[in-house]
Amino acid sequence: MSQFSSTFTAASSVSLPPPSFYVSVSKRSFIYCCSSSQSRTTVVNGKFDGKIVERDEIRFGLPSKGRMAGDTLDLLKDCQLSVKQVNPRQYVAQIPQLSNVEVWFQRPKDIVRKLLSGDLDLGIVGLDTVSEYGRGDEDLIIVHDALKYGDCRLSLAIPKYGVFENINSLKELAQMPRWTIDRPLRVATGFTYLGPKFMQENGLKHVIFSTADGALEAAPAMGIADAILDLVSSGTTLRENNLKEIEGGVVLESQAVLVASRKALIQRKGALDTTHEILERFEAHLRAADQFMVTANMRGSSAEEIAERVLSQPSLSGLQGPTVSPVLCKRDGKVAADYYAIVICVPKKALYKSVQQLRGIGGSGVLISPLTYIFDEETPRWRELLSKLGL
Ligand SMILES: Nc1ncnc2c1ncn2[C@@H]1O[C@H](COP(=O)(O)OP(=O)(O)OP(=O)(O)O)[C@@H](O)[C@H]1O
Ligand SMILES: O=P(O)(O)OC[C@H]1O[C@H](OP(=O)(O)OP(=O)(O)O)[C@H](O)[C@@H]1O
Ligand SMILES: [Mg+2]
Repeated sequence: MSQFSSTFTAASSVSLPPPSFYVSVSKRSFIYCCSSSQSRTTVVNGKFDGKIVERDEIRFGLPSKGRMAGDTLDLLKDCQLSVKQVNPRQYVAQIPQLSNVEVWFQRPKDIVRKLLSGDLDLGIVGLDTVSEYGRGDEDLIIVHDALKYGDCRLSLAIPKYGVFENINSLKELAQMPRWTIDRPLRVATGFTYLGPKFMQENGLKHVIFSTADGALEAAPAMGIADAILDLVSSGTTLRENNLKEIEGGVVLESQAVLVASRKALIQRKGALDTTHEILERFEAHLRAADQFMVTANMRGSSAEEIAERVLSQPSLSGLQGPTVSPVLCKRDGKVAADYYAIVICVPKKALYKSVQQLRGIGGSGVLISPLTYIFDEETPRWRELLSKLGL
């Protein structure tokens, strides 16, 4: 575990990632070089300057390994975008349904770095990774902020024992008189940008950060740190290492997001159309994933009367209201409608309540089917994206 006392103290004006990262470092700026198969781009302060490098394909970065990799491929598959990878060690792949897209498998942090350097155009990573490695860069645009997997939070944790036994909030931690300039609070984290920023924003003055690549939860018991700032999801790792989260200590709630380079969306031919298609597919699938389609028959005198009854029930309003259609049969030689069929979408979590309400207003023969996609006229996220791009 290495310490970066000079660059990572919360009180200092700059906080930079490990120096090995740079070709040259000065207090306020850094330059490093980043190569790609088709270009060599000079990157200043994490950004590439000027126009994008010409190429025909849209490059889409997906996590090459780790917990995001499998779920990302599953999401794409559920959206009928199957990624054709010849073998798991090959880092380039195709999506047959998107002929102008080239998939590149990369580590999540490298996806963000390569979006900034112009070597990727689109990517899927956790919001934590975008926030840490993107550092608020305006070129990064979150196109979809809730892909519904990779849920976790970046949270500060301290030991349950010893001097921390009665400390349960960030405020109490900050007010402990033991933290001084000579003996600051020692925090172990992989989040060397967000960590100092959070401490500074919360007025913790005497803090020093150290970093390591994993198993940070061991640091307090090893005597290396007083606290850790790391991702938490089930809380098991914290619990097993005798650590606890504290009130006010959550830096960020994270899940998988679709992120794009603003420059690519504006300048690269086809990038915006492709992003629109991917966004629509994601939205349609994710909207459908938490809904069921419910059909039922109901006796009544007219479609309007049936609709009145259905709409009087809070769980039965559907997406835009119920579809009501007559069930026509022949009676005394004439075609008549004694029954009406209704079709509505209901949230999965309200399923049983909806069935009870349907029965309560005379519904019978209730059928429930899963939904695959719900395509709306236009998704709000698409309108938001256009407005972020000034289009
Ligand atoms: N415990 C967790 N539960 C749910 N999601 C998590 C959890 N830990 C991490 N994630 C999400 O998955 C992403 C990738 O985490 P993963 O553990 O696969 O890689 P990593 O440890 O960050 O990367 P590397 O192995 O390259 O250092 C994280 O950025 C975060 O968004
Ligand atoms: O709250 P929990 O469900 O216990 O998950 C939290 C743990 O998951 C992540 O580690 P990971 O398993 O990715 O190992 P790593 O330290 O090698 O990254 C994170 O860094 C925590 O250690
Ligand atoms: Mg991990």
